[in-house]
Amino acid sequence: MADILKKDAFLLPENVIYLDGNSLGPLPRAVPARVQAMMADEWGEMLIRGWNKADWMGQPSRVGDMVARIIGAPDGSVVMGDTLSIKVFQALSSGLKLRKDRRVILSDNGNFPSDLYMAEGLVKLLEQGYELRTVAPEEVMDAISEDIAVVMLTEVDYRTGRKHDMKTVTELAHAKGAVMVWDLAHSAGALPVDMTASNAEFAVGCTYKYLNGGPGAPGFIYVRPDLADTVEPALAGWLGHRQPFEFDLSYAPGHGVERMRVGTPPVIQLTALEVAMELWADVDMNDLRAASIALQEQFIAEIERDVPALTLASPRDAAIRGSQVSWRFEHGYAAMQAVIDRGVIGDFRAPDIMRFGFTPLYIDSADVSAAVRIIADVMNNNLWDDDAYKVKSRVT
Ligand SMILES: Cc1ncc(COP(=O)(O)O)c(C=O)c1O
Ligand SMILES: Nc1c(O)cccc1C(=O)C[C@H](N)C(=O)O
Repeated sequence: MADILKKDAFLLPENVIYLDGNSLGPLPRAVPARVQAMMADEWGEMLIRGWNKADWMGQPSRVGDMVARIIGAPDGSVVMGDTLSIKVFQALSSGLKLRKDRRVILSDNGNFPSDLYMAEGLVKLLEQGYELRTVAPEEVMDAISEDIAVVMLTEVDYRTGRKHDMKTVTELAHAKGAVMVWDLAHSAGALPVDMTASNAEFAVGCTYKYLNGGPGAPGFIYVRPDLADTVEPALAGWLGHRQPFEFDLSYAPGHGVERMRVGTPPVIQLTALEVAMELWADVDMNDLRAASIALQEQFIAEIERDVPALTLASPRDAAIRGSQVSWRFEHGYAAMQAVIDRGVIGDFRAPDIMRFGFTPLYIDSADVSAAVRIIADVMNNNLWDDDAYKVKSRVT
């Protein structure tokens, strides 16, 4: 198997095995100095001139091209900005406008709540019989009927890691006349994605997980190139205008995917992401996937051998699993806090999921075995059974 490990490229704390890069990626070693230099040389020296001289204005598209390469999309089809939740709203609203004769958004009840909240909010705003319909992930294919305007799914379920087949679902959605929106939050940088081959109209995602852009790193949106000059953005901000610096009083959409920009880009955060994205230049996503699966299979085998209290919540078949492995345990919150206190960082998702992410750029087989030893110690010796681990915060 190709060696794609580049641990030295990350600043990871001593004595920590980080299995939560599926929620917040670690700090790439090159980022602090480059962000510092950007602040001193660009913001500090150029002041307002940085928008032109340092091309801050072009950064959402420039970094968008770097993300496009990770998700199998052509240059010019992805733009950065805002939070993922906002990008979901944009893709959904533009998707609905492509199917004005239909009123139903279809999603699944494994989707991340914010995606569903965005759809709920949009449906309430539009009234006129609009509806959000959710079904179990296994029932999505049967539920794609001819009244669906937009199918909106997250490819990899944030809790279980269950993975939809992007190509098959999109083909069916199109056969039934629906528009397809994919949320790639748990896919971009985690597994190979081929937006072009999928033929989906829209995709959105975030960059603070597997792409290591840091907390608050901006989201992205992809629009299929043949639609990019016709889709109607519902959030019509000035930087999505065709000529923002003409300051026209009415909106005219910008060229291509640029129309999905809204307001001022987060330049410092985009700089951190731009540096972090350099790590992907030599990564073959198929090699990354093979390495991720090998780590996950090792983890499942060792946990099942050594930790009888945990029940696998992720699909056993690696082909339909993303890059995480989740376990059910009734006292999962307390157990996860005890595991974290001993240096293995995963996270907990209500009601009972202990979740571990696998990121082969900085996690290797020895880390997996060392993590299993700590998890086994906590679980088999009931080290979690302690008043110190009452639910306080649910972030991890
Ligand atoms: C699938 C999915 N969608 C949406 C979100 C929300 O993203 P944001 O907080 O950047 O809006 C997340 C993670 O937080 C997510 O995992
Ligand atoms: N975006 C997050 C945040 O701002 C704080 C804490 C966690 C997150 C997350 O990304 C959660 C993540 N989407 C999840 O899969 O649970």
